[in-house]
Order: sequence, then C-alpha cells, then structure tokens
Amino acid sequence: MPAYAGAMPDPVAALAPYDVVLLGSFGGPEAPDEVMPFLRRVTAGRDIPDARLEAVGEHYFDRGGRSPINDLNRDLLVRLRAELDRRGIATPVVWGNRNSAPFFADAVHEALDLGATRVVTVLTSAYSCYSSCRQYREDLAAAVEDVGPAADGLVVDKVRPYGGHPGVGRAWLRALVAAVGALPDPSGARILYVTHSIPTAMDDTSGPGDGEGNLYVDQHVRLGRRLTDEVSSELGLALEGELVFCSRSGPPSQPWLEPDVNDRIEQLADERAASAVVVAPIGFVSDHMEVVHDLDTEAAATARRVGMPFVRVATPGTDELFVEGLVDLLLERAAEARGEVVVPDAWLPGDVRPSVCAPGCCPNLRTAKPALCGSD
Ligand SMILES: CC1=C(CCC(=O)O)c2cc3nc(cc4[nH]c(cc5[nH]c(cc1n2)c(C)c5CCC(=O)O)c(CCC(=O)O)c4C)C(CCC(=O)O)=C3C
Ligand SMILES: [Fe+2]
Repeated sequence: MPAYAGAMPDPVAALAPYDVVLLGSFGGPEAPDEVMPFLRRVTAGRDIPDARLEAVGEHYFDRGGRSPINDLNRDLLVRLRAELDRRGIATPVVWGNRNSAPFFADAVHEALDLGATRVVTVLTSAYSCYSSCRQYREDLAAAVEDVGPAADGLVVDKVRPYGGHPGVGRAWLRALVAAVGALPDPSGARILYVTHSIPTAMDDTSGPGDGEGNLYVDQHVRLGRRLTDEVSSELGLALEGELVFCSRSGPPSQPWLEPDVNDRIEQLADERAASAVVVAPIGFVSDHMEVVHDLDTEAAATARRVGMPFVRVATPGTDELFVEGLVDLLLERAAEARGEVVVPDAWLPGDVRPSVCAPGCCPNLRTAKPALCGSD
C-alpha cells in the first residue's frame, strides 16, 4: 500500500494542490474530411514520405475516416471519473489531445473555466522518448501560450512515465495469461511484445541525457521480461518473449528500431521456431489505429500467409487494474507536489522516472522548444 493512500481527508484535498486533472492524448480524425488535416498536423516539419502519408490515410478511410482513439478516451474518461468518485475524490477531469479536437488549448480553457490554478496531467503515453514524452510537454507549453494572459500563472505538472507501474503491468499480465492459456499448444508459443518503432536516433537520446540513452527500448524490454517470467510461472511454462516494432514511418534511408513485427513473424515461421505468436502491444494503452490496423489487420494477415497461429493480447483499455493504477499515480504525484515523502509504487525496480523531467531529457533533435512539466 503506498504511504499516501491513507491520507485522503476530503474530496478536494486528496489531489491538492491540483484542482484539475488533464487526460492528455494523441488524438485522431473522426470523419473523412479530418483525415488529411490530422495527418498534416502530426507530420508537420517531419521527414515522412508522401507515399507513407497516403497509405496511412487509406487505413483511416477504410474505417470511414474515423480513428477509434477518441472514443476510447471518452470511455477512459468515464472510468477515470468513476474510480475517482469511488475513492471520494471530486477533482474535475478534462481531456485534451495533441493532434485533434479537443486540443490541449481547449482543455486549458476548460480547466481555467473550472477555476484551475494547478493542473496535473496524465498521458495515454506510458514511456520515455521525444515522441512519447517531450513532444507532449512542448505541445502543452504551446497550448498555454496560445490561451494567453488568462493562463498566466497556471501551473501544469505531469505524472511520471508509468510503463513500469503495477497497474499497467498487472493489466497486461492478466490479458497475457488469458491469451496464452487459450492456445492449444502454449508451450511452443513466442511472445512478441510490440511497440511503436521510432528513429534509432530518438531511442539513443531517450532518457535524462546524462549518458543513459536507449531508455525507450530498455523500459519495454524490462517490462517484457517481467511479464514473460510472470506468465510462465503462472501457467507452469518456460515461455520466450522478445521486443519487436510496428508502424515505422520514416524514409528507408533513416534507421528506425527493428525488427518489424511482420518480418519477425515470417522469420519465426521459416525457422519453425514457434508454434504460435502471442502479440502483446505493450507500447500502447488502448486499441487505436496502430493496434487495429498494423497488428490486427496487417500482422494477422502476415501470420495467416505463413501459417503461423496468431493471437493478440488485449490492451489495458479501461481494465480496472489500469484505471486504478492511473488514480494511484495521480495521488502519488499530488503527495509529491505537497512535499510529502513518497515511496513510488513500482513493478520494475529502478524504473521509476522523475515526474519533473530533467533538463534536456528526451530532446527535440530538430528545434529546441519550450516545454512544461520539466526543470528546463
Ligand atoms: C512513440 C509513438 C507513439 C506511442 C506513444 C503515444 O501514444 O504517443 C505513437 C502513438 C500514436 N501515433 C499515432 C498516429 C500517427 N503517428 C505518426 C507518426 C509517428 N509516430 C511516432 C511515434 C509514436 N507514435 C513517430 C516517431 C512518427 C513519425 C513522425 C513524427 O516524428 O512525429 C503518424 C503519421 C503517419 C505515419 O507515419 O504513420 C500518425 C497518423 C496515434 C493515433 C492513432 C489513431 O488514430 O488511433 C498514436 C496513439
Ligand atoms: Fe505515431
């Protein structure tokens, strides 16, 4: 039990000094005419080939131009509210995205209307790297800037990267046990932990910047190892797991993290090295486009083509273990902000990242920009 859990005197004080919670996410289009503006926003100033953008546009158009991500976040908001209420916490929750309405600036307006002076942000992005952390912090800074004088003095903080938190870990474990346990021949299955590929240069610089680097890959590898051990012992098997990547988007000349999930499935089939693949997209917290298209559609088709049995592990989504974990993280962050001694709840020892990002961590390799929630 975390040390702060007993100290919840009244409905507003539990998360004090925070007066509003901000759920921050990536965003996605909700209608065909929003697809291209969304893609242009996401890739502004980046080296993404036109062919890749057209292909990704097709993934959205194939689904009526609507990404699942915003609806998933609407569900998460309802569950988060319910879990806060269950614990007697009345602090309001607002929602904002980096790349689609409601934008971060909309959320800042809403928070100010609610009387916010100090906001605590929890992201749907659980790991450390420029794309998963600093870019959100930069966009928060830009949003507060956009709102202008009304936001003067508003403080915006953030919950630490939480991929190693027991709430997330246990949600994955439960789903993994169910997926592996349902296989006809689980002993020969290979677990493929999947996350979003990023440029190797972005992984090399992920972390606090004092020579650590590769924190993005390391966080996933360590979560995967722990999950493989846990699921093996729970099912009495000696399973093997490894980290693979999806959704590469840069030009072929630019190195991105490999192997790609499809290539690895083909290779395992060629080598007859596995009786099935269990695909666990630990890089994501819900079934958005990367999961439903790149894994459930593409990787599943690759597996069918090479005759490899394929099962995809459920994402945390609105699993109560995950939602409870998010509320625990908010309480932990509030206790830290009050200056209390906090023993962070961690599944992976050594994986507790600071909630106030260090100067220069996970840097923007193009243009340095102002960012909130850090000491730089
Ligand atoms: C690390 C990471 C996460 C996980 C952390 C987090 O969740 O934030 C993530 C999530 C997501 N990425 C998403 C969508 C896209 N990402 C793109 C492009 C890129 N992603 C990158 C990285 C990541 N992305 C990178 C390095 C690029 C290259 C361009 C750039 O350097 O910025 C592009 C452009 C086209 C393409 O190239 O694919 C799209 C459309 C959606 C929404 C899905 C939906 O609609 O349901 C979500 C949740
Ligand atoms: Fe992405």
